[in-house]
This record gives sequence, C-alpha cells and structure tokens, in this order.
Amino acid sequence: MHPRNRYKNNPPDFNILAYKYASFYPFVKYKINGEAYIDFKDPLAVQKLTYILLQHDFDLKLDIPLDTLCPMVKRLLQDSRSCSVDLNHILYLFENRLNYIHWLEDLISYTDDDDHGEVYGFDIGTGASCIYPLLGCTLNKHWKFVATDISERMINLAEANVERNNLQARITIILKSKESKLLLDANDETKNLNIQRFSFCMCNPPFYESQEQYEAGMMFKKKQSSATSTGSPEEIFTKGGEFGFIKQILDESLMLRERFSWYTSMIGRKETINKIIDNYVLTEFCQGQTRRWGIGWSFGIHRPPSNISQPSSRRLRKVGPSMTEFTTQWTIEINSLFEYLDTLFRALEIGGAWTTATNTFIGNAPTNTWSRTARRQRERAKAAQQSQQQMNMETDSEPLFEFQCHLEQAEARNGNNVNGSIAKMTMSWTSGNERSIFEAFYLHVKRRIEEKFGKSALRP
Ligand SMILES: C[S@@+](CC[C@H](N)C(=O)[O-])C[C@H]1O[C@@H](n2cnc3c(N)ncnc32)[C@H](O)[C@@H]1O
Repeated sequence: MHPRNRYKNNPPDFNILAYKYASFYPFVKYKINGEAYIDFKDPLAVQKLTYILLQHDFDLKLDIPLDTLCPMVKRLLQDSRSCSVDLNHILYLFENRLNYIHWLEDLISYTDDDDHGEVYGFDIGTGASCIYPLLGCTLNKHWKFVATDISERMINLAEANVERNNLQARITIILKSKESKLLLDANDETKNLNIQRFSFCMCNPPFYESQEQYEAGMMFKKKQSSATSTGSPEEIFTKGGEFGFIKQILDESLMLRERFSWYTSMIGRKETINKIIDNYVLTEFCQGQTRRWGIGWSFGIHRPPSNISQPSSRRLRKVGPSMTEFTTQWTIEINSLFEYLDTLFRALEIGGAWTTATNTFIGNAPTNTWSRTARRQRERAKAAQQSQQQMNMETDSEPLFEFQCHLEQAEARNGNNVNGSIAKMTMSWTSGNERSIFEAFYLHVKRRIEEKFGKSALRP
C-alpha cells in the first residue's frame, strides 16, 4: 500500500462509523465477542459502507446504482463467499484507487507540472462514480480533471456526483463516442478544451474482450465466485480487451507526445503487462570514447536471442528486457538427454523436429499440455465429450509459442582428468506473445529431466 494511503495502519472502525452515521447502523452486526462486522453478501451493506467511507474520510458524497461499477461493490460481490469480515478485503479496491492517485502525485512531482499552479488530469472512462476525479480533486486542491465516458447513462450519473460535491468548476465531463479517440479528438467536445498541457491521463479500462475471455479469467481464479457481476457490459468488455484499450492510448500518445506529461493506465490482467512492454531490445554502442545506446520495440511476436536483445554491459542489463534463453547442464550423456527429450516432446504434443547436425530441436507448442490447470481443462473437455471438430480447431490455430532447444556435449573434468560427460541444454523462446507460458514450459521440461535422471544428475 502506498505510504500516504490513509488506510495504511489505520483501518476503518465499524463501531465509530455505526455510531456516527445512523443510516449505516442497521448494516452493522456484532459477533459474540463484540466484534463488529457487516454481511458482505448484502450488496446494500457494502454499497452503504462505500458511501460512508467516502463521506467520513474524504468528505465526498456519492450515489451510484448497484448495477454500475460501484468502486468496491462489484469486486466484493464477485469475491465474497463468506460473511466473515476481512477488512483488507473490503478496502482492497478502494485502497487501490487511492494508490493510483498517490502514484500520480509522486510521478508529477518529478516533472515540472506541480510548479504551474494548476494540474490537469484526464480520466478515460470515468464511470458512474467519477471516482478518480473526485478523489484527485479532494486530495489535491490545485488539480482539475477532464473525465470521459462513452455511456450516456454513466455520464449523467457522473455529472450528478460531481454536482453533489460542488466540483463542476474543476471537473469537466465529456461524452465520447466509441469511434472517437480515447484522448483528444478534433471531432468531439475535447477540441474545445483550452488546456495546453495535461499532467497525466489515467484509466481503469474494461478488462475483457468478450464474455468467453471473462469466464476463462474467472475459471483460472482459484476461488470461484458464486455471485454474478454487477458491472454493466461496457464497463467490463471492450474490443481487444484492456490490451487493445491501452495500445490505443499508446498509439495516440505517439501523436500527442508532450501534450501529456505522463500517459498511464491501470492494468487488470497481469499478462497484459508483457504484451505492452515486453518485446523491446536494448543495446550499447561503444566507439572510442563515445558511448551511445540503442532501443527498439516491436508489436510483433518474434523474440530475438539475448545476445541481440540484451545489452552486454551488466549494469545496463538491469533495465534491459527479460531473458529469452535459459541454459542448464547435467552430468549425463547427451544421447540419454536427446532420447528423453524426444519422448517428452512427443508426450507433450509439441510440434517440430530435430536438426541432428546441430543437435537442435526447432519446435512449437500448439496448446498448453503441461500445466495442471490445462490438464484438468482438457480432461473436463474430454469428459464433456467436446466435439472432435472443436478439439481440432484448438490445434489448428496459431501456436502458443515457438522455441529452439539446443544440446551440447562437454567433458566433465576434475582438474586435468576427464571424469564424465556433461550435457548442456539451451532453451530459447523465438516467437509468441506470452513469456509466462514459455517459461512455465521450460520449467516443466527441466523438472521432468531432473525427475528422470535424479537430483544427482544436476549440474556439476
Ligand atoms: C472499468 S470501468 C471504470 C470506471 C471508473 N473509472 C472506476 O474506476 O470505477 C470502464 C469505463 O470505461 C468506459 N469506456 C469504455 N469504452 C470507452 C471509451 N472508448 N472511451 C471512454 N470511456 C470508455 C465504460 O463505459 C466504463 O464506464
């Protein structure tokens, strides 16, 4: 939690809140030991708590229908499976919103934005609550906001919340169309804004691309939700998912450049981080006394080997991209390793072939067959007698990733004496979108080799 987050080491006290706010009192229950709690399966109770916290701690008044994305209610409904009180859980989403605002405060304190008296923020997709502009303006008296949304209903509700807090002079709300740019657009109301420079744009994008992606995401979560989502479709879904949304901000930033000091966005799905910032390369050019650096990035899926993507200087590697090659060696004969890997790749339904002249397997993974979750899903699909056609479709699509596995033989030595063989395996990621899937595959292969040849066969 951000060190300035007011809830750090200072969780809200239900007793005080119940005592102070008569409308909250009916929602507070007591355990035998006197501990106060609220029933998190009751959306009204959670919504009430949100309102009371905003009022008590930020002097903000909010009114949001339950079917819109109330800052905490939606997530709480998805996650709460028991009535037990977990204060960290209650505050989870709310605190995160505060964390985002405090992070922006930190970011712009390192630019000259804070010196100009007025700071302008741009909230893309402000939602019914208009929560970021309201919190931002309450915590920072010199901040102003432009807040947008594509839903007329959200815009009306957001405007009402701004008026409720008498912040119309500092928060401008603009209805956008789905087709228009996310930031400034010559064809909508943003063209009338007389603001030369925004200190930041911020965004809590709709995370998912489709109902299927949303359900798959939920399936991967360990704890299944029994409650249904209260978010309306446009809050949860967007074409291309959050990656598409953020990539659009990135594209627009290339045109707008310094009109915004910082372009920022919340990311809801960890794999999006890799997609956005993963495929870049960094190098150092040294010529005589002159030192220069080269940076390159790609929206494609090809992964250059580490000697090209990584700078050679160790110090610079800290800011370089993550490794695409992993090397391990064992004290075994190369032929034993070759035979075992050949069988293993077949069992894992890996496509590709060995180039025996170079001891290199050039392969691809059509589907994830190695993770426990994937195995369970496949078993379930088989049990549900998924049609053969569906199963084929899975394998006909683009592979998850492509890789090379190169084997080398070396002599194990003890001083000048040769006392065995070393087989060295280098696994390289050559193509694909998700680093984590390739890494999980590599770790699986490594573990299986160690299971087969025993721990004693580990690197000398
Ligand atoms: C996940 S909600 C976030 C709401 C609010 N900012 C919050 O954090 O509670 C995403 C919002 O983005 C809006 N939205 C979707 N596409 C948009 C677009 N192209 N331009 C602006 N807003 C958009 C949705 O209507 C929705 O209100």
